[in-house]
Amino acid sequence: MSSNNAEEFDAVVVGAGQAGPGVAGALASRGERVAVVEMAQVGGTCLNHGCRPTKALRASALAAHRAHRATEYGVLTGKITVDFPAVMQRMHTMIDGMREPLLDWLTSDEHLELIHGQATIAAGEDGEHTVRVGDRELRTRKLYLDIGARAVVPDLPGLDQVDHLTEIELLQLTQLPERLVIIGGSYIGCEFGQMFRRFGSEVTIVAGGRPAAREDHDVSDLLRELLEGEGITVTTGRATGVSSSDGEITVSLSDGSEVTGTQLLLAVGRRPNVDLLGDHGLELDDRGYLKINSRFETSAPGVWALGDVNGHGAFTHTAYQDSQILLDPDRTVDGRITAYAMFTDPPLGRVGMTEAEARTSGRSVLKADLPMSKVSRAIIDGETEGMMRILVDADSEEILGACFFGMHGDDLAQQIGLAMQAGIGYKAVRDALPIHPSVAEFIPTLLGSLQPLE
Ligand SMILES: Cc1cc2nc3c(=O)[nH]c(=O)nc-3n(C[C@H](O)[C@H](O)[C@H](O)COP(=O)(O)OP(=O)(O)OC[C@H]3O[C@@H](n4cnc5c(N)ncnc54)[C@H](O)[C@@H]3O)c2cc1C
Ligand SMILES: NC(=O)c1ccc[n+]([C@@H]2O[C@H](COP(=O)([O-])OP(=O)(O)OC[C@H]3O[C@@H](n4cnc5c(N)ncnc54)[C@H](O)[C@@H]3O)[C@@H](O)[C@H]2O)c1
Repeated sequence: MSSNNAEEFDAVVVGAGQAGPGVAGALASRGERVAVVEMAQVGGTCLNHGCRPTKALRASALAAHRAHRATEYGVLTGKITVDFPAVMQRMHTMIDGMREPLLDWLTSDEHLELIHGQATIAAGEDGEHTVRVGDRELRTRKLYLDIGARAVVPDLPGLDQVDHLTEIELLQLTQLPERLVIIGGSYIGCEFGQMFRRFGSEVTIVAGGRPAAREDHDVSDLLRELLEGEGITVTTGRATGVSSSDGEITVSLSDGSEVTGTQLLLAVGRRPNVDLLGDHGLELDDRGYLKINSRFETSAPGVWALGDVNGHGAFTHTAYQDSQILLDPDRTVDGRITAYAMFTDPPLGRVGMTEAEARTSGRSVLKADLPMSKVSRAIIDGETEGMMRILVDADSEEILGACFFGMHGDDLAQQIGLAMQAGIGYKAVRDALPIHPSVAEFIPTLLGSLQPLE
């Protein structure tokens, strides 16, 4: 229950991640008085310990990798070393430079108040909601929750006795780990694993199955080959226990084997930050995310959930787009086509169905595959690892899905995502004029060689 000391706001936004600031800014520009509550740093996961710092490190890892391959291109270098503190400093400087303008903006608008602290909420059934931050109590009829997710710390025997890192601590390291063990073989595990290997760590990925297990088996196999080709050990066993002695960390695996290292990174998934809201009274879906309708409304009138916490996306682009959809009364989140990429090098860009999903879709499916070794631009650039795949519906000519595991794979998946979202049939994409010699030039080739699924 709220007290008489409660402060009234037209709107309260909890979480200054990818969706919250945009909503707060739009409401403030209409003259509404808005409080933004953030318990950590503005910019959320993406800016502070997610996409952007990891992609800054990826750029350094790529530079190191290219330097090692320079002689293939007729370029001679001296001895190549990675200055890990300088790599980390580059990343921190870049991230600080991106955070500052956001912080300046959130603290300089006369209609916005940025409040630092963890919010707990009581969603009122009468449409009036109470937000508590420290000893302050905020009252509002419009409450926007952009509270994100955090790393799962698994219930592994012995883990509580062993020093371990999530991405947050890993990104604060000042010394390169000698031998890094990563539990989890999905986005975070594979991206960090490849980067740290390229910086010079020995890396073991305990993938708990095949790496990138949501993707088709052959794509997953190619990814594994790529990682192993760079000297990373990839095990498919599940971690069943952890111990440490004299700085040596041992992870026991389901197949009875063990792997050891000097540092341990946990990358076994994310959990929504719903529990941090206290006794909020909002309905959850069966995975524990805040339940929403297609306009992001939760079970309480006047409370909206945006970004990772609503379970309708787990990416920066989905979170940011949530805010854009919310602010446009004519749009809903229904029917959104989500393209995404795993930023290994080369990246694994994806949109829509996998081949496995297409096979069980009940549709008449046409498929085409092309190895990157047949793509002229990839040959020219010496980046022939990977493959392309596209799946279409033979009857409706709809594009069902695509996988671009190869150079520029993220942007290629985006192109197909665009066509899918716009409802453009595959023949129109096939017949569009491509640039030569781009990688995209081979999309028409791919679409010209479709065959029924065997
Ligand atoms: C290592 C890593 C790499 C990633 N790379 C990519 C990538 O390349 N591309 C991509 O699209 N996505 C990537 N992601 C995912 C992306 O970061 C998230 O999907 C995105 O940040 C979600 O945005 P959000 O606004 O929903 O939540 P967040 O960015 O997590 O923001 C939520 C904010 O709410 C605050 N908060 C939570 N609870 C409370 C509370 N009770 N009171 C006050 N404040 C609170 C948090 O402190 C946080 O600042 C990556 C994630 C990780 C961990
Ligand atoms: N490029 C990107 O867009 C990007 C990059 C990084 C993270 N993210 C976001 O972060 C989220 C989380 O990614 P993630 O990689 O942590 O998790 P994930 O949920 O994608 O995958 C979890 C992984 O942990 C493994 N695992 C679970 N328990 C295990 C055990 N006991 N032993 C061994 N392995 C085990 C699973 O097999 C799986 O490989 C993703 O949903 C994604 O949206 C996105």
